[in-house]
Amino acid sequence: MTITESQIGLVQASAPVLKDKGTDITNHFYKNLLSSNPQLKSIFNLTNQRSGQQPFALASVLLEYALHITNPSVLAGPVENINHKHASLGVTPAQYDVVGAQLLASLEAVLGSDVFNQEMRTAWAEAYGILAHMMIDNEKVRYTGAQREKWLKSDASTEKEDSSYSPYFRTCKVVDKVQEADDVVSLRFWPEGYEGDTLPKYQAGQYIGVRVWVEEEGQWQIRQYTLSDEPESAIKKGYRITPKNIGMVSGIMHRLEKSDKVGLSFPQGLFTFIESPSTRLSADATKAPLVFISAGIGLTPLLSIMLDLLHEDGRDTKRALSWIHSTRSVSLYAFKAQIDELVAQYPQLRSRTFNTGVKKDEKKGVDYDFESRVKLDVLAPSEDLHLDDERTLYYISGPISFMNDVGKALRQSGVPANRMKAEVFGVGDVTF
Ligand SMILES: NC(=O)C1=CN([C@@H]2O[C@H](COP(=O)(O)OP(=O)(O)OC[C@H]3O[C@@H](n4cnc5c(N)ncnc54)[C@H](OP(=O)(O)O)[C@@H]3O)[C@@H](O)[C@H]2O)C=CC1
Repeated sequence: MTITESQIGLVQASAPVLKDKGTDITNHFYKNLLSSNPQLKSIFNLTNQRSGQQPFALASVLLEYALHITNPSVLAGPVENINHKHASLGVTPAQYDVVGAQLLASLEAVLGSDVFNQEMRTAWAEAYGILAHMMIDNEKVRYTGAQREKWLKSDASTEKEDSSYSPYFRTCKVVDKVQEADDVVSLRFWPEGYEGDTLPKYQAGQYIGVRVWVEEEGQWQIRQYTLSDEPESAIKKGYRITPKNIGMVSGIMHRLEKSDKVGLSFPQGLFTFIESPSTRLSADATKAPLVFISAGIGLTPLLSIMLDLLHEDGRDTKRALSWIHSTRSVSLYAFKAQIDELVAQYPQLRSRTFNTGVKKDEKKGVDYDFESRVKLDVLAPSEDLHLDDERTLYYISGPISFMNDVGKALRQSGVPANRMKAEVFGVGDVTF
């Protein structure tokens, strides 16, 4: 697949019109794609379609691609993130052809054949082909390897008998259900075919795709949920997710009971903790402090990472950890009792709670620390935020506006963006 200089010029020249009409193009694209290929509805989040979030996200990607076509490595980070999401949805190479054909048709329909003429069409077809090949190659890696292949190879009986069969999703049974807080449950799953075995190990902070039948839509839908437990224990007890009851699919998850079945894809995701040599001095020296800042149910990946570190480091009291959480009342704070226990157990761990909806029976100094949204200036710069240690890493998770606000406040306190890590769950963007 090659693209000529003049074709690159044509794609770049489309950037202003994509900026202007990007959402019209992608709205047209999704409407037509899904009406002529209804089987694709299962991999697109119908709620994001209706809110317009998905079309907007695609328009932004197209614009970025047009702007950076001569140096697509700029897009490597976002593309890798999309590859992980695609693998958790079970996206196939053939689907790229269907999407490409509809994209060209929508560009022509919205821009008109005067603007989107034959020459422009060929240029975009080449450009799309390069991007699609790059994505397909990256996604192939995410489907290969002994553990992944075993997961993907559901047994033949399931395939024949069960209309829910999908080669990318293994049928898993609910083996445990725990109410963690108001509107928050944890569900643990064990896959068919893994009896007497342990599950494939994942990296703390990763998520899993869950595929369920949505009766009112007459559709399969897939959602990603963070694996909320630490991997070492989850591979023996079952993968655990902790959904909040805030949407169509989460509602279904909350109604699941023990022995109910869903499809789970293989764990994916890049929001993980990897200690880089620059944050470690030597084996004996103090390790880089870690500050976790979460809001609401956004705490799940951070909990998994922290539990994993405590498991790994054991009682190594050298790594300072800070757990800063914002909740809309203590009764909505999932895993609070576990955090309190960890604080009592590990002297190097400090926890601070911001409560924005204090209830009558919730006591300051006992149940929570501050009656406001997260504000850095009320926290101890050294003990809570470790601002004085230039190796400190900050992991932030919650609503997008929260991550943006916290990231900006940290920047103002002198923390460079490369020491902060945040993940957008769903559609959107964060800028620090
Ligand atoms: N990154 C990830 O891996 C994951 C992310 N999530 C995301 O986490 C989010 C959590 O949602 P939910 O539990 O409903 O959260 P809530 O709406 O219940 O909010 C939780 C807390 O965050 C505060 N808050 C919200 N927005 C801001 C802001 N802009 N600045 C400062 N504080 C803010 C709230 O304050 P107030 O009451 O004043 O609004 C509240 O105290 C979801 O958007 C979900 O997508 C979930 C799971 C994993």
